[in-house]
Amino acid sequence: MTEILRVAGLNKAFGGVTVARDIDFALEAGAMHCLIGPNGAGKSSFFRLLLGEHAPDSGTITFRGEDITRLRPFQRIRRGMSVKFQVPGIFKALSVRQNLEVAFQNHLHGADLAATVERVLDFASLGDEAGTPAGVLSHGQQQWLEIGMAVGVEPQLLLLDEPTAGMSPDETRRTGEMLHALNARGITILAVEHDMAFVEQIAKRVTVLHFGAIFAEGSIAEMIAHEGVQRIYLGAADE
Ligand SMILES: Nc1ncnc2c1ncn2[C@@H]1O[C@H](COP(=O)(O)OP(=O)(O)OP(=O)(O)O)[C@@H](O)[C@H]1O
Repeated sequence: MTEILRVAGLNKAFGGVTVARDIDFALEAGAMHCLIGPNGAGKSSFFRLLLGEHAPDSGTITFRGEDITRLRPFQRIRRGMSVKFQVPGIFKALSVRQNLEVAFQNHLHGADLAATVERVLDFASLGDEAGTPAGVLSHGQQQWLEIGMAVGVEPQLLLLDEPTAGMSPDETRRTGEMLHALNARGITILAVEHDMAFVEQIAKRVTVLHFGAIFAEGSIAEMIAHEGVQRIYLGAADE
């Protein structure tokens, strides 16, 4: 397998708060991988470092064989990285179709743009809502619209920050199916997730972050059985 992403010795602090501590991390092309960890562990900050929204204090990020550590976010996106953050990035007053057009218009034009919008509407099960203002969609549909906005230009690597937050069990399951469909098209997926049933549905391997550092990494079964992971994260709900 080819490596799509490698992070080596990544450090970042904001004043006294260390959000990334000596992170070494690698991802195989074609993987579906989850990042888990307690609130404030640094999961979102790690995504912002990968995307280039934060500059690391030290360390390197290699994406598809190229050192991208000093590249700006738009340069990383051009090279095939895409991200859906937790904070909604949709325009609520615009229709679903207009949101997709706005998301893709820097990359696609004319017939290509129209065809991609139709393909994403279909993929995200939003065909019937194309003319609906995005703000009146259900919470789950808004999340799917955002995933659609993130994958329209066929990224190599999709970063998802808590894609199922606030979803019903049925919406969560359908989101898992959507991600499997994207993965089958060759898109590597790295997702931050709290819902362990969803993690089991989509990922073979899991990395646990704690206080900005990698605490453990392995299969889901290994992480569930891991005493330390139980203590810092999985058991927390029972305390
Ligand atoms: N720009 C910033 N300036 C100062 N502190 C920050 C900044 N960004 C994040 N932090 C702090 O860094 C720590 C890690 O935050 P981060 O959002 O990355 O954690 P997280 O694992 O994604 O948490 P959650 O699961 O709650 O979303 C937190 O203590 C947060 O308050």
